[in-house]
Amino acid sequence: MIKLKLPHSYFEDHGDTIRLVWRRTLIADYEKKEIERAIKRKFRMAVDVSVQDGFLVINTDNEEVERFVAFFIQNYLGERLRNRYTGRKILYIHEGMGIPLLGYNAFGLIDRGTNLIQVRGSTGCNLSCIFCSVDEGPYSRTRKLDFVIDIDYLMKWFDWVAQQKGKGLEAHLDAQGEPLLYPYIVELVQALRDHPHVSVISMQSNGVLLDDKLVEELAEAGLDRVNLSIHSLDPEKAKMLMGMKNYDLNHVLEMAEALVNAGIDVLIAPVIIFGVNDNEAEAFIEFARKIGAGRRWPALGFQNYIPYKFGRNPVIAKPVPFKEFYEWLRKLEEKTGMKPLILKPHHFGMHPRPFIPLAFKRGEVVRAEVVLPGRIEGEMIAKARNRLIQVINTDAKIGDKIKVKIVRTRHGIYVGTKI
Ligand SMILES: C[S@@+](CC[C@H](N)C(=O)[O-])C[C@H]1O[C@@H](n2cnc3c(N)ncnc32)[C@H](O)[C@@H]1O
Ligand code: SF4
Repeated sequence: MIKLKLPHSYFEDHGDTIRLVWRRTLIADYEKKEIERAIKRKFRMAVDVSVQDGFLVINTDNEEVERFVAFFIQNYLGERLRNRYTGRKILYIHEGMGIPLLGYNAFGLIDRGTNLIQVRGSTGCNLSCIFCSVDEGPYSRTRKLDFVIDIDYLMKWFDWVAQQKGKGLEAHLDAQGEPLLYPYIVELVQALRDHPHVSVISMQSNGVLLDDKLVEELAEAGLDRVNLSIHSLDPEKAKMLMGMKNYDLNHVLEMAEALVNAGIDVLIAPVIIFGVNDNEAEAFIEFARKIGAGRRWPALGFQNYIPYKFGRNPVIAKPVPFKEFYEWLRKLEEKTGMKPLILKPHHFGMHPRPFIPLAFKRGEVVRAEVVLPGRIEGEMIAKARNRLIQVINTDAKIGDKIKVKIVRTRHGIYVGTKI
């Protein structure tokens, strides 16, 4: 009997299909019959394959079969990769593809002219919050594809950016989705910790995928703070807001405490929808106090709900002007004594730093090559001058050389249209 396991992965039995789950997020499906057939063709022997305790079990003692099956599975991995949480196909971006990691807001790096650099290793989310600004998660109606960036390649670009931005950087792990889906999240924190220009490593997360082991690993790797998205302390309301029947609020609250106990600071970051959860503000503050959140940075980061063009904008959510929102926060500070609730960049040690120079001007027409499909219908991603450009409303194909008019350049994120 052969029992096969590949590094960082395990197998699951799905009837006629065997699923490889690799580093929590990546999955690939194989028909049992296709593995059996491949063995039969190669070794002229009939075998049965099955799954037991995460191992792929083959009823033979021939070790060459084991090596062959391991090779077979890995050989077909790339073209079958899907995201375990969204079910979407994954495009794995590595150095050999020559894809720049600046210019596009769904992955890579974003420099908004401060000492904070956003680091986005993957797309996709395990939840489907009803107000999500990027319409993410398994119930997304607009996102068609996920990306995962190879960690060495991501760090190569980070290093290039960091050399220009100087020392004392905050690396902020966030995503159009959930950063904990990134298959190399612990290794990424470690690599950033080892970078001489990085002072602080923070993450924006919904916390669901944390467990005691992962919290320990992240603490050991050097994560400093998690901005934790908790939108209600009522389990049923939280399920409704997170858009998932199985959202386990209690688990997330326990993990918030586990993070603090492991030495990772926590900032509780509820999105406030007036008429829905504004009445919980004091309970959030009490919870933050109870677990000891906010040791080095503010304990709470209330966020005002904003409707987004490509987000989910539920009818129950009525936007409130920021003036009113800040007035509400000011009164809350007064009433509870919890300060600061009105957050300023200096509370996080953030300060302006020169931008990495823009590669394009607004209105400029550039020749670009289409290199990747976009995440939503009608969007493609092109490259020029070692930057990515999100090309909207286009029917261009990969490999096309096109002329693009740059229509947006904000914070080094480039959006263009084909002309
Ligand atoms: C898009 S999420 C990505 C990170 C992670 N999935 C999370 O939820 O923490 C980033 C932050 O934006 C918040 N957010 C999402 N949609 C929003 C909206 N429409 N208005 C204001 N904040 C929003 C989330 O709650 C989260 O704190
Ligand atoms: S807000 Fe965050 S957790 Fe919620 S669906 Fe969007 S990306 Fe996921």
